[in-house]
Amino acid sequence: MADESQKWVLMVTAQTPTNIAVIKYWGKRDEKLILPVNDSISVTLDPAHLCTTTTVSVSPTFDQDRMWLNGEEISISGGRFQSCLREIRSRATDVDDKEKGIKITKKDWEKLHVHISSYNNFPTAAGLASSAAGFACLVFALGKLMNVKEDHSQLSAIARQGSGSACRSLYGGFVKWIMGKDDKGTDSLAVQLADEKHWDELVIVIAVVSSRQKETSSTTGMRDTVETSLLLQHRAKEVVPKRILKMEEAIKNRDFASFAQLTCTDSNQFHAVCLDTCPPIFYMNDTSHRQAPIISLVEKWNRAEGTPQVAYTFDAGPNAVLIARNRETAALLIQKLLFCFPPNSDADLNSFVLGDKSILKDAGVESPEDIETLPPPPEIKDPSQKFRGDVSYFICTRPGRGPVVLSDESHLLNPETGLPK
Ligand SMILES: Nc1ncnc2c1ncn2[C@@H]1O[C@H](COP(=O)(O)OP(=O)(O)OP(=O)(O)O)[C@@H](O)[C@H]1O
Ligand SMILES: C[C@@](O)(CCOP(=O)(O)OP(=O)(O)O)CC(=O)O
Repeated sequence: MADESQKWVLMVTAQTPTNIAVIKYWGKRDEKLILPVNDSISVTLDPAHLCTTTTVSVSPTFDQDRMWLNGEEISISGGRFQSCLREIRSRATDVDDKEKGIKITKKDWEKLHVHISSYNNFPTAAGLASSAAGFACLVFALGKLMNVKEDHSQLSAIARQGSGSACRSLYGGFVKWIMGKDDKGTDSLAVQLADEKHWDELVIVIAVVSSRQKETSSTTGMRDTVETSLLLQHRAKEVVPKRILKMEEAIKNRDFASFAQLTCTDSNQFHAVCLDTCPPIFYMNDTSHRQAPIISLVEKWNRAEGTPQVAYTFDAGPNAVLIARNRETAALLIQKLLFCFPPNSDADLNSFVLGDKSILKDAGVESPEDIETLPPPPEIKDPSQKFRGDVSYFICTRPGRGPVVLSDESHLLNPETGLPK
């Protein structure tokens, strides 16, 4: 190893997407290893709009492992961070950076400490899968720093131990988390079903109804469900295995009708098992104002068209994720959503619709005044009833790529000191 007196700092910065499950993971058969009770399938969201950026660094001058999240130092003594660090360290190999004159052997990694800085470009712990992007990015970046030779699937089995849904963020496009059979979890990992280009017509609109941290975390919620819900057992054994096969077919054939039907039904069943939990968990707890009108609008619209135009899915929080079959439909969807959920009068459009704003242009909405002149959607009963201000903002996005390494300019840590910039 380089002489301890040397002051070098070596670092890697990576960017990793979040994902939204269309067949949900809910329930663990092993809490520590994070082994699920069923397979799940997700769509990776474009990191241009929602992503985690993480810099990991190593130096002989660091005396302990430290991490900063969104600029604040956080403790990484918890089991999940420690599992990821331990698993990655045990797979570290020799590093020989000729340019910087740094040599690290496999053995050195056991003694060296790391500094980590991570930034989510969206609210943390608000039901937008920050833990998924976060742990995937941590494991991916550490794997690069430590010259780990494992492929993305093997890395996904490590990220899984940080947060289950994180394993699916190791790939872009459409991803399956195979639950596996092994008690040690070696075969519980993610595989890519198709990349993001396979079905690039899809447009995803997220209605963020609250950025407040949620009341029941996914981890505690699913623990209670496993302990108390009989419906979950039926779901895991009888329902999901068949749905997974159908969803794989739907994705392979770009069959939107089947994709949408499976996505909506599975989201609804996930919330049904939450309700079947003792005490019941209400993630869609604001039914009169936000989730119910969105579900009813989509259901009525799909029925009127005779074939699904849009799919909806809700995770462990009240945010709605809507998947439109193509850009044309997405423009109509945005018109309908803006009519029902206009911004407060002082909001500017730029901060009300985030992500791919070109959809707004397609929808003919270029100013807040345009929202006021939108025609009432035929699906709603009472056009005078609007839910102004109930949606904090919308994010327009699409299926996106998997993790990438970023250039040196993106480092979140000072290259000389290894401390946050
Ligand atoms: N960038 C990050 N790097 C590492 N860990 C992160 C990062 N962002 C979030 N986390 C971890 O994830 C936790 C938040 O996870 P939680 O499951 O509560 O919310 P969420 O993932 O945003 O929502 P959900 O899982 O319901 O979609 C944080 O407390 C932190 O431990
Ligand atoms: C509803 C979900 O989003 C649940 C995600 O749960 P987490 O992956 O956040 O839970 P832990 O494994 O305990 O960290 C559905 C899904 O993403 O499949």
